[in-house]
Amino acid sequence: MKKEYIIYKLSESIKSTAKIDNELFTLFGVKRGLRNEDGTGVLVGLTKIGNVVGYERIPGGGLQPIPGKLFYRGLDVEDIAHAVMQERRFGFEEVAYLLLSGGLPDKEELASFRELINENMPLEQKVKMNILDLEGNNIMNILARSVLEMYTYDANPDDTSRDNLMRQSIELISKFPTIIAYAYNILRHATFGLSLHIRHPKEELSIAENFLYMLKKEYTDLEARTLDLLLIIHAEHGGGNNSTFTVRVTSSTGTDTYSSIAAGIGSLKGPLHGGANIQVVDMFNHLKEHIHDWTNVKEIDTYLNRILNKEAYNKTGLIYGIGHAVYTISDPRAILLKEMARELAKEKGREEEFNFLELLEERSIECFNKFKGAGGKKVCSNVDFYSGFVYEMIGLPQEIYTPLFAMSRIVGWSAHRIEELNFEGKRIIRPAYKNVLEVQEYIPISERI
Ligand SMILES: CC(=O)SCCNC(=O)CCNC(=O)[C@H](O)C(C)(C)COP(=O)(O)OP(=O)(O)OC[C@H]1O[C@@H](n2cnc3c(N)ncnc32)[C@H](O)[C@@H]1OP(=O)(O)O
Ligand SMILES: O=C([O-])CC(=O)C(=O)O
Repeated sequence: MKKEYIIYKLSESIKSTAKIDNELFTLFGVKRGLRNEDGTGVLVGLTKIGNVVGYERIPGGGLQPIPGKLFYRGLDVEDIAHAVMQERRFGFEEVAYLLLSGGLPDKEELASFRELINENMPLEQKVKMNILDLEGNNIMNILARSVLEMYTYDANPDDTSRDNLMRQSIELISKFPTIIAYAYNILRHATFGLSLHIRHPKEELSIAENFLYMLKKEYTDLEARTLDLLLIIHAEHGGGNNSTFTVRVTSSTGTDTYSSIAAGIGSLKGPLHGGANIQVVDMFNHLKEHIHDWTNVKEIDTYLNRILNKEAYNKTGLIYGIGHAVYTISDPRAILLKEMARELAKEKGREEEFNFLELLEERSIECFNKFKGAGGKKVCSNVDFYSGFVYEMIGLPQEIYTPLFAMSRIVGWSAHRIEELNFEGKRIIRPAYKNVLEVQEYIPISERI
Protein backbone atom coordinates (compact mmCIF):
# COMPACT_ATOMS: atom_id res chain seq x y z
CA MET A 1 0.00 0.00 0.00
CA LYS A 2 1.31 3.47 -0.86
CA LYS A 3 2.24 5.73 2.05
CA GLU A 4 -0.32 8.39 1.01
CA TYR A 5 -3.05 5.76 0.69
CA ILE A 6 -2.53 4.24 4.14
CA ILE A 7 -2.59 7.72 5.68
CA TYR A 8 -5.82 8.42 3.76
CA LYS A 9 -7.33 5.09 4.89
CA LEU A 10 -6.43 5.64 8.54
CA SER A 11 -7.76 9.16 8.37
CA GLU A 12 -11.03 8.05 6.71
CA SER A 13 -11.63 5.55 9.53
CA ILE A 14 -11.60 8.46 12.01
CA LYS A 15 -14.81 9.74 10.41
CA SER A 16 -16.72 7.00 12.19
CA THR A 17 -14.40 6.04 15.08
CA ALA A 18 -14.01 9.58 16.43
CA LYS A 19 -17.71 10.35 16.16
CA ILE A 20 -19.38 10.73 19.54
CA ASP A 21 -23.02 11.82 19.57
CA ASN A 22 -23.63 15.14 21.28
CA GLU A 23 -26.55 13.69 23.29
CA LEU A 24 -24.17 11.29 25.06
CA PHE A 25 -22.40 14.20 26.71
CA THR A 26 -25.71 15.34 28.18
CA LEU A 27 -26.76 11.79 29.05
CA PHE A 28 -23.62 11.13 31.08
CA GLY A 29 -23.36 14.65 32.50
CA VAL A 30 -20.00 15.23 30.82
CA LYS A 31 -18.64 18.75 31.22
CA ARG A 32 -17.41 19.36 27.68
CA GLY A 33 -14.35 21.60 27.68
CA LEU A 34 -14.56 21.42 31.49
CA ARG A 35 -17.55 23.78 31.24
CA ASN A 36 -20.85 23.70 33.12
CA GLU A 37 -24.16 23.96 31.26
CA ASP A 38 -24.22 27.75 31.81
CA GLY A 39 -20.75 28.13 30.19
CA THR A 40 -18.90 28.72 33.46
CA GLY A 41 -15.78 26.68 34.12
CA VAL A 42 -15.90 23.54 36.27
CA LEU A 43 -14.16 24.28 39.56
CA VAL A 44 -10.97 22.22 39.62
CA GLY A 45 -8.72 24.08 41.99
CA LEU A 46 -8.06 26.89 44.42
CA THR A 47 -5.47 29.59 43.93
CA LYS A 48 -4.16 32.75 45.57
CA ILE A 49 -2.51 34.10 42.43
CA GLY A 50 -4.85 35.60 39.83
CA ASN A 51 -8.59 36.23 39.83
CA VAL A 52 -10.56 36.61 36.60
CA VAL A 53 -14.07 38.02 37.08
CA GLY A 54 -16.69 38.25 34.33
CA TYR A 55 -20.04 37.59 36.01
CA GLU A 56 -21.78 37.37 39.34
CA ARG A 57 -23.93 34.52 40.53
CA ILE A 58 -27.51 35.52 41.22
CA PRO A 59 -28.81 34.08 44.51
CA GLY A 60 -31.23 31.28 43.60
CA GLY A 61 -29.53 30.61 40.25
CA GLY A 62 -28.40 32.29 37.06
CA LEU A 63 -25.53 34.57 36.11
CA GLN A 64 -25.33 38.33 35.96
CA PRO A 65 -22.78 39.55 33.35
CA ILE A 66 -20.59 42.33 34.75
CA PRO A 67 -17.70 44.42 33.39
CA GLY A 68 -14.53 42.31 33.59
CA LYS A 69 -12.00 42.63 36.39
CA LEU A 70 -8.57 41.07 36.75
CA PHE A 71 -6.64 40.84 40.01
CA TYR A 72 -3.01 39.87 40.59
CA ARG A 73 -2.56 38.64 44.17
CA GLY A 74 -5.67 40.64 45.13
CA LEU A 75 -4.58 43.85 43.37
CA ASP A 76 -6.60 45.27 40.48
CA VAL A 77 -4.48 45.18 37.30
CA GLU A 78 -5.98 48.47 36.17
CA ASP A 79 -4.64 50.12 39.36
CA ILE A 80 -1.20 48.64 38.75
CA ALA A 81 -1.16 49.75 35.10
CA HIS A 82 -2.38 53.27 35.90
CA ALA A 83 0.16 53.70 38.72
CA VAL A 84 3.02 52.63 36.45
CA MET A 85 1.82 54.98 33.68
CA GLN A 86 1.39 57.92 36.03
CA GLU A 87 4.78 57.44 37.66
CA ARG A 88 6.38 56.94 34.22
CA ARG A 89 8.40 53.93 35.28
CA PHE A 90 8.80 50.32 34.21
CA GLY A 91 6.54 47.94 36.14
CA PHE A 92 6.88 44.43 34.71
CA GLU A 93 9.64 43.40 37.15
CA GLU A 94 7.50 44.60 40.07
CA VAL A 95 4.54 42.56 38.77
CA ALA A 96 6.80 39.50 38.43
CA TYR A 97 7.92 39.96 42.04
CA LEU A 98 4.31 40.37 43.17
CA LEU A 99 3.06 37.29 41.34
CA LEU A 100 5.94 35.08 42.41
CA SER A 101 6.02 36.10 46.06
CA GLY A 102 2.46 37.20 46.83
CA GLY A 103 3.39 40.75 47.91
CA LEU A 104 4.66 44.03 46.45
CA PRO A 105 8.41 44.64 46.84
CA ASP A 106 9.85 47.64 48.66
CA LYS A 107 12.49 49.73 46.85
CA GLU A 108 15.42 47.65 48.03
CA GLU A 109 13.76 44.32 47.26
CA LEU A 110 12.81 45.55 43.79
CA ALA A 111 16.35 46.77 43.08
CA SER A 112 17.84 43.40 44.11
CA PHE A 113 15.23 41.53 42.07
CA ARG A 114 16.00 43.63 38.97
CA GLU A 115 19.71 42.96 39.47
CA LEU A 116 19.05 39.23 39.71
CA ILE A 117 16.99 39.31 36.49
CA ASN A 118 19.69 41.23 34.62
CA GLU A 119 22.40 38.86 35.82
CA ASN A 120 20.40 35.94 34.45
CA MET A 121 19.51 37.43 31.07
CA PRO A 122 22.54 36.29 29.07
CA LEU A 123 22.27 32.81 27.57
CA GLU A 124 24.69 29.92 27.92
CA GLN A 125 27.02 30.01 24.92
CA LYS A 126 25.74 26.59 23.86
CA VAL A 127 22.06 27.60 24.04
CA LYS A 128 22.94 30.67 21.95
CA MET A 129 24.76 28.59 19.36
CA ASN A 130 21.90 26.10 19.27
CA ILE A 131 19.31 28.81 18.56
CA LEU A 132 21.54 29.72 15.61
CA ASP A 133 21.43 26.12 14.56
CA LEU A 134 17.70 25.48 15.07
CA GLU A 135 15.94 25.60 11.78
CA GLY A 136 12.34 26.69 11.57
CA ASN A 137 10.31 29.82 11.16
CA ASN A 138 8.07 29.55 14.20
CA ILE A 139 9.48 31.29 17.25
CA MET A 140 7.08 29.60 19.68
CA ASN A 141 8.49 26.30 18.51
CA ILE A 142 12.07 27.57 18.85
CA LEU A 143 11.25 28.93 22.31
CA ALA A 144 9.89 25.54 23.43
CA ARG A 145 12.95 23.75 22.08
CA SER A 146 15.30 26.22 23.77
CA VAL A 147 13.46 25.77 27.08
CA LEU A 148 13.81 21.98 26.82
CA GLU A 149 17.48 22.47 26.12
CA MET A 150 17.94 24.52 29.29
CA TYR A 151 17.31 21.28 31.18
CA THR A 152 20.68 20.04 29.92
CA TYR A 153 22.56 23.05 31.32
CA ASP A 154 20.80 23.07 34.67
CA ALA A 155 22.92 21.35 37.32
CA ASN A 156 19.80 20.49 39.31
CA PRO A 157 16.96 20.20 36.78
CA ASP A 158 14.60 17.70 38.45
CA ASP A 159 14.60 19.06 41.99
CA THR A 160 11.09 20.34 42.77
CA SER A 161 11.96 21.91 46.12
CA ARG A 162 10.64 25.46 46.58
CA ASP A 163 14.08 27.13 46.42
CA ASN A 164 15.01 25.33 43.25
CA LEU A 165 11.68 26.12 41.59
CA MET A 166 12.11 29.81 42.43
CA ARG A 167 15.65 29.83 41.00
CA GLN A 168 14.47 28.15 37.81
CA SER A 169 11.52 30.53 37.50
CA ILE A 170 13.75 33.61 37.76
CA GLU A 171 16.13 32.16 35.20
CA LEU A 172 13.27 31.47 32.77
CA ILE A 173 11.71 34.93 33.24
CA SER A 174 15.14 36.47 32.59
CA LYS A 175 16.07 34.35 29.60
CA PHE A 176 12.80 34.38 27.60
CA PRO A 177 13.42 37.92 26.23
CA THR A 178 16.94 36.97 25.16
CA ILE A 179 15.85 33.74 23.46
CA ILE A 180 12.98 35.47 21.61
CA ALA A 181 15.08 38.44 20.47
CA TYR A 182 17.93 36.21 19.25
CA ALA A 183 15.55 33.73 17.61
CA TYR A 184 13.84 36.54 15.68
CA ASN A 185 17.13 38.08 14.55
CA ILE A 186 18.33 34.69 13.36
CA LEU A 187 15.04 34.11 11.52
CA ARG A 188 15.36 37.55 9.91
CA HIS A 189 18.89 36.75 8.86
CA ALA A 190 17.99 33.31 7.47
CA THR A 191 14.75 34.37 5.79
CA PHE A 192 15.41 37.91 4.56
CA GLY A 193 19.21 37.80 4.31
CA LEU A 194 19.59 40.71 6.76
CA SER A 195 22.71 41.16 8.89
CA LEU A 196 22.71 39.11 12.06
CA HIS A 197 23.08 40.96 15.37
CA ILE A 198 23.43 39.16 18.69
CA ARG A 199 23.42 41.97 21.26
CA HIS A 200 24.37 41.24 24.83
CA PRO A 201 21.69 42.50 27.31
CA LYS A 202 22.65 45.63 29.27
CA GLU A 203 22.72 45.58 33.06
CA GLU A 204 21.02 48.93 33.62
CA LEU A 205 17.96 48.33 31.43
CA SER A 206 14.48 47.05 32.29
CA ILE A 207 13.21 43.83 30.67
CA ALA A 208 11.17 45.80 28.11
CA GLU A 209 14.11 48.04 27.18
CA ASN A 210 16.57 45.17 27.06
CA PHE A 211 14.26 43.20 24.79
CA LEU A 212 13.96 46.11 22.33
CA TYR A 213 17.70 46.73 22.53
CA MET A 214 18.52 43.08 21.78
CA LEU A 215 15.88 42.94 19.03
CA LYS A 216 16.55 46.16 17.15
CA LYS A 217 19.06 48.28 19.10
CA GLU A 218 17.26 51.61 18.63
CA TYR A 219 13.91 52.24 20.32
CA THR A 220 12.00 55.17 21.73
CA ASP A 221 10.94 55.71 25.31
CA LEU A 222 7.28 55.42 24.24
CA GLU A 223 7.93 52.05 22.59
CA ALA A 224 9.64 50.67 25.70
CA ARG A 225 6.90 51.91 28.05
CA THR A 226 4.16 50.54 25.82
CA LEU A 227 5.87 47.15 25.70
CA ASP A 228 6.27 47.21 29.49
CA LEU A 229 2.52 47.78 29.89
CA LEU A 230 1.75 44.97 27.48
CA LEU A 231 3.96 42.68 29.53
CA ILE A 232 2.19 43.75 32.73
CA ILE A 233 -1.30 42.98 31.45
CA HIS A 234 -0.43 39.60 29.90
CA ALA A 235 1.44 38.23 32.94
CA GLU A 236 -1.28 36.19 34.63
CA HIS A 237 -4.84 34.98 34.13
CA GLY A 238 -5.84 32.56 36.86
CA GLY A 239 -5.34 28.82 36.95
CA GLY A 240 -7.96 27.88 34.36
CA ASN A 241 -6.63 29.43 31.15
CA ASN A 242 -5.46 26.64 28.90
CA SER A 243 -1.69 27.22 29.07
CA THR A 244 -1.57 27.78 32.84
CA PHE A 245 -3.79 24.77 33.40
CA THR A 246 -1.43 22.78 31.15
CA VAL A 247 1.47 23.87 33.35
CA ARG A 248 -0.50 22.90 36.47
CA VAL A 249 -1.53 19.52 35.00
CA THR A 250 2.03 18.63 33.98
CA SER A 251 3.47 19.99 37.24
CA SER A 252 1.11 17.76 39.22
CA THR A 253 3.00 14.70 37.92
CA GLY A 254 6.21 16.00 39.48
CA THR A 255 7.90 16.46 36.11
CA ASP A 256 10.73 18.97 35.68
CA THR A 257 10.19 22.71 35.16
CA TYR A 258 11.43 22.73 31.56
CA SER A 259 9.06 19.95 30.41
CA SER A 260 6.14 21.66 32.08
CA ILE A 261 6.89 25.13 30.68
CA ALA A 262 7.49 23.71 27.17
CA ALA A 263 3.98 22.20 27.38
CA GLY A 264 2.57 25.59 28.41
CA ILE A 265 4.26 27.21 25.39
CA GLY A 266 2.66 24.59 23.14
CA SER A 267 -0.76 25.42 24.55
CA LEU A 268 -0.36 29.19 24.27
CA LYS A 269 0.62 28.90 20.60
CA GLY A 270 -2.89 27.70 19.66
CA PRO A 271 -5.06 30.11 17.63
CA LEU A 272 -7.88 29.90 20.19
CA HIS A 273 -5.53 31.04 22.96
CA GLY A 274 -2.40 33.23 22.71
CA GLY A 275 -1.99 32.52 18.99
CA ALA A 276 -5.15 34.57 18.42
CA ASN A 277 -3.05 37.77 18.49
CA ILE A 278 -1.46 36.80 15.16
CA GLN A 279 -4.81 35.59 13.78
CA VAL A 280 -6.45 38.93 14.56
CA VAL A 281 -3.80 40.84 12.61
CA ASP A 282 -4.07 38.38 9.74
CA MET A 283 -7.86 38.67 9.75
CA PHE A 284 -7.63 42.49 9.97
CA ASN A 285 -5.33 42.60 6.93
CA HIS A 286 -7.77 40.35 5.10
CA LEU A 287 -10.70 42.63 6.00
CA LYS A 288 -8.76 45.76 4.99
CA GLU A 289 -8.43 44.24 1.56
CA HIS A 290 -11.92 42.77 1.18
CA ILE A 291 -14.03 45.57 2.63
CA HIS A 292 -13.94 48.57 0.33
CA ASP A 293 -15.60 51.19 2.50
CA TRP A 294 -14.21 50.92 6.03
CA THR A 295 -17.04 53.02 7.41
CA ASN A 296 -19.92 51.19 5.75
CA VAL A 297 -21.71 49.21 8.46
CA LYS A 298 -23.81 47.29 5.93
CA GLU A 299 -20.77 46.13 3.95
CA ILE A 300 -18.90 45.22 7.16
CA ASP A 301 -21.87 43.26 8.55
CA THR A 302 -22.30 41.34 5.31
CA TYR A 303 -18.66 40.25 5.37
CA LEU A 304 -18.65 39.37 9.08
CA ASN A 305 -21.75 37.24 8.56
CA ARG A 306 -19.96 35.43 5.76
CA ILE A 307 -17.12 34.71 8.22
CA LEU A 308 -19.58 33.45 10.85
CA ASN A 309 -21.21 31.26 8.20
CA LYS A 310 -17.80 29.72 7.37
CA GLU A 311 -17.91 31.22 3.86
CA ALA A 312 -15.10 33.74 4.14
CA TYR A 313 -11.61 34.31 5.57
CA ASN A 314 -10.27 31.01 6.97
CA LYS A 315 -13.72 29.33 7.00
CA THR A 316 -13.55 28.28 10.66
CA GLY A 317 -16.57 30.49 11.46
CA LEU A 318 -14.52 32.36 14.07
CA ILE A 319 -13.97 36.07 14.42
CA TYR A 320 -10.63 36.19 16.23
CA GLY A 321 -10.15 38.44 19.24
CA ILE A 322 -13.84 38.10 20.15
CA GLY A 323 -15.27 35.92 22.91
CA HIS A 324 -13.90 34.72 26.19
CA ALA A 325 -14.48 31.82 28.55
CA VAL A 326 -14.97 34.12 31.58
CA TYR A 327 -15.44 37.72 30.47
CA THR A 328 -18.90 38.75 29.32
CA ILE A 329 -19.31 42.52 29.03
CA SER A 330 -15.61 43.43 28.78
CA ASP A 331 -12.05 42.21 29.16
CA PRO A 332 -10.26 44.89 31.21
CA ARG A 333 -7.03 44.26 29.28
CA ALA A 334 -8.78 44.91 25.96
CA ILE A 335 -10.04 48.25 27.30
CA LEU A 336 -6.50 49.27 28.32
CA LEU A 337 -5.11 48.10 24.99
CA LYS A 338 -7.78 49.94 23.02
CA GLU A 339 -6.84 53.20 24.71
CA MET A 340 -3.16 52.54 23.99
CA ALA A 341 -4.03 51.76 20.36
CA ARG A 342 -6.10 54.95 20.05
CA GLU A 343 -3.25 57.15 21.39
CA LEU A 344 -0.57 55.47 19.29
CA ALA A 345 -2.72 55.60 16.15
CA LYS A 346 -3.10 59.36 16.64
CA GLU A 347 0.64 59.75 17.00
CA LYS A 348 1.51 57.51 14.06
CA GLY A 349 -1.19 58.86 11.72
CA ARG A 350 -3.07 55.56 11.60
CA GLU A 351 -6.41 56.77 12.86
CA GLU A 352 -8.32 55.51 9.82
CA GLU A 353 -7.17 51.94 10.57
CA PHE A 354 -7.91 52.34 14.27
CA ASN A 355 -11.42 53.59 13.50
CA PHE A 356 -11.96 50.60 11.23
CA LEU A 357 -10.73 48.17 13.89
CA GLU A 358 -12.95 49.81 16.49
CA LEU A 359 -15.95 49.54 14.17
CA LEU A 360 -15.09 45.90 13.49
CA GLU A 361 -15.09 45.27 17.24
CA GLU A 362 -18.56 46.76 17.60
CA ARG A 363 -20.00 45.07 14.48
CA SER A 364 -18.47 41.66 15.34
CA ILE A 365 -20.24 41.61 18.70
CA GLU A 366 -23.49 42.79 17.14
CA CYS A 367 -23.31 40.25 14.27
CA PHE A 368 -22.37 37.44 16.66
CA ASN A 369 -25.38 38.25 18.87
CA LYS A 370 -27.75 38.21 15.89
CA PHE A 371 -26.13 35.06 14.51
CA LYS A 372 -26.50 33.13 17.79
CA GLY A 373 -29.83 34.67 18.74
CA ALA A 374 -31.07 35.88 22.11
CA GLY A 375 -29.91 33.82 25.05
CA GLY A 376 -26.67 32.86 23.28
CA LYS A 377 -23.16 33.35 24.60
CA LYS A 378 -22.40 36.92 25.70
CA VAL A 379 -19.23 38.07 23.93
CA CYS A 380 -16.83 41.00 24.15
CA SER A 381 -13.45 41.70 22.59
CA ASN A 382 -10.59 39.95 24.36
CA VAL A 383 -6.95 40.83 25.07
CA ASP A 384 -5.87 39.65 21.61
CA PHE A 385 -8.16 42.02 19.69
CA TYR A 386 -6.01 45.18 19.89
CA SER A 387 -2.62 43.79 20.99
CA GLY A 388 -1.30 43.01 17.48
CA PHE A 389 -2.19 46.49 16.22
CA VAL A 390 -0.32 48.00 19.19
CA TYR A 391 2.72 45.76 18.62
CA GLU A 392 2.74 46.72 14.96
CA MET A 393 2.62 50.43 15.78
CA ILE A 394 5.66 50.12 18.05
CA GLY A 395 7.51 48.46 15.20
CA LEU A 396 7.39 44.84 16.32
CA PRO A 397 7.13 42.05 13.74
CA GLN A 398 4.19 39.63 13.60
CA GLU A 399 6.39 36.56 14.20
CA ILE A 400 6.97 37.61 17.80
CA TYR A 401 3.42 38.55 18.87
CA THR A 402 2.64 35.20 20.52
CA PRO A 403 6.21 34.80 21.85
CA LEU A 404 5.76 38.20 23.55
CA PHE A 405 2.67 36.78 25.25
CA ALA A 406 4.83 33.87 26.47
CA MET A 407 7.58 36.29 27.58
CA SER A 408 5.05 37.80 29.94
CA ARG A 409 2.96 34.73 30.87
CA ILE A 410 6.07 32.81 31.96
CA VAL A 411 5.57 34.75 35.21
CA GLY A 412 2.05 33.41 35.77
CA TRP A 413 3.04 29.90 34.71
CA SER A 414 5.94 29.93 37.19
CA ALA A 415 3.78 31.20 40.05
CA HIS A 416 1.16 28.51 39.36
CA ARG A 417 3.76 25.75 39.07
CA ILE A 418 5.21 26.74 42.43
CA GLU A 419 1.71 26.87 43.97
CA GLU A 420 0.72 23.51 42.43
CA LEU A 421 3.75 21.83 43.99
CA ASN A 422 3.46 23.53 47.38
CA PHE A 423 0.04 23.00 48.87
CA GLU A 424 -0.64 20.31 51.41
CA GLY A 425 -3.55 18.57 49.73
CA LYS A 426 -1.90 18.30 46.30
CA ARG A 427 -2.89 15.42 44.02
CA ILE A 428 -1.97 14.33 40.52
CA ILE A 429 -4.58 15.91 38.21
CA ARG A 430 -6.44 13.01 36.68
CA PRO A 431 -10.05 13.48 35.55
CA ALA A 432 -12.11 10.71 33.94
CA TYR A 433 -13.30 9.89 30.43
CA LYS A 434 -16.27 7.57 30.12
CA ASN A 435 -15.76 4.95 27.43
CA VAL A 436 -18.85 4.72 25.20
CA LEU A 437 -17.78 1.81 23.00
CA GLU A 438 -18.98 -1.74 23.52
CA VAL A 439 -16.43 -4.48 24.25
CA GLN A 440 -15.42 -6.37 21.09
CA GLU A 441 -13.98 -9.77 20.42
CA TYR A 442 -10.39 -9.98 19.13
CA ILE A 443 -10.28 -11.44 15.57
CA PRO A 444 -7.03 -13.22 14.58
CA ILE A 445 -5.29 -11.55 11.62
CA SER A 446 -5.85 -14.59 9.38
CA GLU A 447 -9.63 -14.23 9.77
CA ARG A 448 -9.89 -10.50 9.07
CA ILE A 449 -11.31 -9.52 5.69
C1 LIG B 1 -5.60 35.01 25.55
C2 LIG B 1 -6.77 34.27 25.17
O1 LIG B 1 -6.74 33.07 25.13
S1 LIG B 1 -8.16 35.15 24.82
C3 LIG B 1 -9.04 34.18 23.62
C4 LIG B 1 -8.38 34.26 22.27
N1 LIG B 1 -9.10 33.47 21.29
C5 LIG B 1 -9.83 34.01 20.30
O2 LIG B 1 -9.96 35.23 20.18
C6 LIG B 1 -10.45 33.06 19.32
C7 LIG B 1 -11.93 33.38 19.05
N2 LIG B 1 -12.73 33.10 20.22
C8 LIG B 1 -13.10 31.83 20.54
O3 LIG B 1 -12.82 30.87 19.83
C9 LIG B 1 -13.90 31.61 21.82
O4 LIG B 1 -14.64 32.75 22.12
C10 LIG B 1 -12.99 31.24 23.01
C11 LIG B 1 -12.20 29.97 22.70
C12 LIG B 1 -12.02 32.35 23.33
C13 LIG B 1 -13.84 31.02 24.24
O5 LIG B 1 -14.69 30.01 23.94
P1 LIG B 1 -15.85 29.51 24.89
O6 LIG B 1 -16.07 30.39 26.02
O7 LIG B 1 -15.59 28.09 25.15
O8 LIG B 1 -17.04 29.66 23.99
P2 LIG B 1 -17.75 28.48 23.32
O9 LIG B 1 -16.77 27.70 22.52
O10 LIG B 1 -18.59 27.81 24.34
O11 LIG B 1 -18.65 29.28 22.33
C14 LIG B 1 -20.04 29.14 22.23
C15 LIG B 1 -20.40 29.25 20.79
O12 LIG B 1 -19.98 30.53 20.32
C16 LIG B 1 -19.10 30.37 19.22
N3 LIG B 1 -18.05 31.38 19.32
C17 LIG B 1 -17.34 31.72 20.39
N4 LIG B 1 -16.46 32.69 20.08
C18 LIG B 1 -16.63 32.94 18.76
C19 LIG B 1 -16.02 33.82 17.86
N5 LIG B 1 -15.03 34.62 18.24
N6 LIG B 1 -16.42 33.81 16.59
C20 LIG B 1 -17.42 33.00 16.18
N7 LIG B 1 -18.05 32.12 16.99
C21 LIG B 1 -17.64 32.10 18.28
C22 LIG B 1 -18.53 28.98 19.35
O13 LIG B 1 -18.08 28.49 18.12
C23 LIG B 1 -19.71 28.22 19.92
O14 LIG B 1 -20.57 27.93 18.87
P3 LIG B 1 -21.43 26.54 18.87
O15 LIG B 1 -22.26 26.58 20.12
O16 LIG B 1 -22.22 26.64 17.62
O17 LIG B 1 -20.42 25.43 18.89
O1 LIG C 1 -8.45 33.02 30.46
C1 LIG C 1 -8.44 32.50 29.34
O2 LIG C 1 -9.13 31.51 29.03
C2 LIG C 1 -7.62 33.05 28.26
C3 LIG C 1 -6.99 34.36 28.55
O3 LIG C 1 -7.59 35.41 28.41
C4 LIG C 1 -5.62 34.38 29.03
O4 LIG C 1 -5.02 33.33 29.29
O5 LIG C 1 -5.06 35.48 29.17
